[in-house]
Amino acid sequence: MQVLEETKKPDQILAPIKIEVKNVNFGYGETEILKDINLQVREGEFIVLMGPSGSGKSTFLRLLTNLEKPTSGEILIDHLKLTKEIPDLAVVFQDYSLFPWLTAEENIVLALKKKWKGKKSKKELFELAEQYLALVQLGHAAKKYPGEMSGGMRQRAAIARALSMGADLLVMDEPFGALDPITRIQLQELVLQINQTQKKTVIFVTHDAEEAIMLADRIVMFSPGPPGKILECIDVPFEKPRKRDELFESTEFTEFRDYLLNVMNKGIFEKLSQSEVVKDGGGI
Ligand SMILES: Nc1ncnc2c1ncn2[C@@H]1O[C@H](COP(=O)(O)OP(=O)(O)OP(=O)(O)O)[C@@H](O)[C@H]1O
Repeated sequence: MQVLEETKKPDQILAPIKIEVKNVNFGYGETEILKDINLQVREGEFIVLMGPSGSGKSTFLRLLTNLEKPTSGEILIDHLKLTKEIPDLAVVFQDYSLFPWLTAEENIVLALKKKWKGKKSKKELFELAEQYLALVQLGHAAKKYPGEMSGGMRQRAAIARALSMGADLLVMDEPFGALDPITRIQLQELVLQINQTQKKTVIFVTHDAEEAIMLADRIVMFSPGPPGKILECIDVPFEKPRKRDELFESTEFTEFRDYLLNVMNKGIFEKLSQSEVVKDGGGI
């Protein structure tokens, strides 16, 4: 296993900025949910968001995908302010993001129809859908409905659907949280392969430190909310491609995982001590 001397690989230093989040604040009504969020992501980077429950990771993804608007600050994608006219991203959630009444291929054809807006025939759309299903090794299940597929198969189909939209930004909210360990590892490999071979930028939420270290170029750690803030952006110091067994057995891995968990726990303890201060103050 090789530990990187430099914190960033040369191609990532040179890659253009894909996402720029500037001084973003967000709240629901009076409640602040995200505070002072600043982040730059380069093309092709694999970013993992971690942090305790309620720290605003999903909310941050909702802002990135334009489902919510910042209360203040701005988000630029490809240097353009995020508006409804920038649909060039694809989202995969834990709940598979598929329409249950459509087969795997019909789900993808639906996404393709939206993308190609009548410029491709039905036959061409089905051929394209077949290619995307083959890419995620699901060609054999094209005619299956989501209810007839395993969780791993449904998640593969959801990834194929996201890719078929042509997006170069893949946003994934705990996509493998409900899968068994072996399927989870297989899908981690698939997403790494997509990130590397197709140069997709990936923003991925997980609670699992091992998954984060296996996948990420950089881990963005959120503090407990509300409001959630970015505690630290941490470069993962292991060269890709990472060999899972070798990596997990190394001392460097254990030390890095402990460091990550310490950063998260420190945030939690600080939050707890603040609420103790409030409680004590309230008693005076
Ligand atoms: N629609 C909503 N209205 C009001 N508050 C909300 C809404 N959605 C989320 N919140 C609050 O925003 C905060 C952040 O929630 P969010 O789901 O973004 O956190 P998270 O870090 O993704 O959590 P988890 O890891 O459990 O998924 C929480 O306090 C949550 O209760």
